[in-house]
Amino acid sequence: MLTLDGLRLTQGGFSLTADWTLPKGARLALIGPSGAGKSTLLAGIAGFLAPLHGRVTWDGTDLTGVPPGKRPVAMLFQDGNLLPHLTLAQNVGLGLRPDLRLTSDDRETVSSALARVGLAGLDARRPAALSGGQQSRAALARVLVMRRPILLLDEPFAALGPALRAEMLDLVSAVLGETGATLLMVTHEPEDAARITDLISVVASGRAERPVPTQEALDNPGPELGAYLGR
Ligand SMILES: Nc1ncnc2c1ncn2[C@@H]1O[C@H](COP(=O)(O)OP(=O)(O)OP(=O)(O)O)[C@@H](O)[C@H]1O
Repeated sequence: MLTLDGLRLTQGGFSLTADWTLPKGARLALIGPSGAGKSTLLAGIAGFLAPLHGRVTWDGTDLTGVPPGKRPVAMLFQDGNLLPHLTLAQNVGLGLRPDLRLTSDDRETVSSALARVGLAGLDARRPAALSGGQQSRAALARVLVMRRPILLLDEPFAALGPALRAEMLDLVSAVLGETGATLLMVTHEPEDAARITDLISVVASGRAERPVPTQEALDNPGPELGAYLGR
């Protein structure tokens, strides 16, 4: 269970509050206007931003003071998920050992993760020799080998076309089905939320609202979500 306990995050003059709990294995979409604080919330959970008030807990353990690399969290960003000078195997291997001193078991794990995301045999390629969709798959493979119970996605597939994005979301969904990880995904697309999440938190007016069931929220949006959706 992920708990945002009286959380207040600030960046410059901006402030965001959140005070709710997400059950283990839940799949949450964070949706709301640009600049509303969706990335700020992920940064607070990932440990890149210390709260002004409140705390983040996972299964009752207070994560305050726990550095990002030691949190039960893996995160994918919109860009910059892969290092251009490293091969795919090395990029994925970073998820296991940041110093890349991989054992033969580690290399085996990396190869199976690449195969799991449909990139079997491309271990030695560099990111520049891959399509955008393949790069997204490789980034997902790194998250897979990290085996963290919380997955944070900050619009990682926004640069892909609709068909490819749907394919990646389905792959994420399948992976979550296998690992049981809890998902928080920033998206601007209601159809992406409907595709793989069961809950939505609307982020607007300085607040990440308590999660509500995705379909219900999209069918009967409150004023903030309605305004965002243009209804
Ligand atoms: N490093 C920073 N210093 C000061 N203010 C910041 C910083 N980073 C973000 N902000 C401000 O915090 C607010 C929330 O930004 P954030 O990136 O979390 O929004 P968002 O909902 O993710 O937006 P988008 O959908 O456009 O990605 C914005 O007003 C932004 O200008």
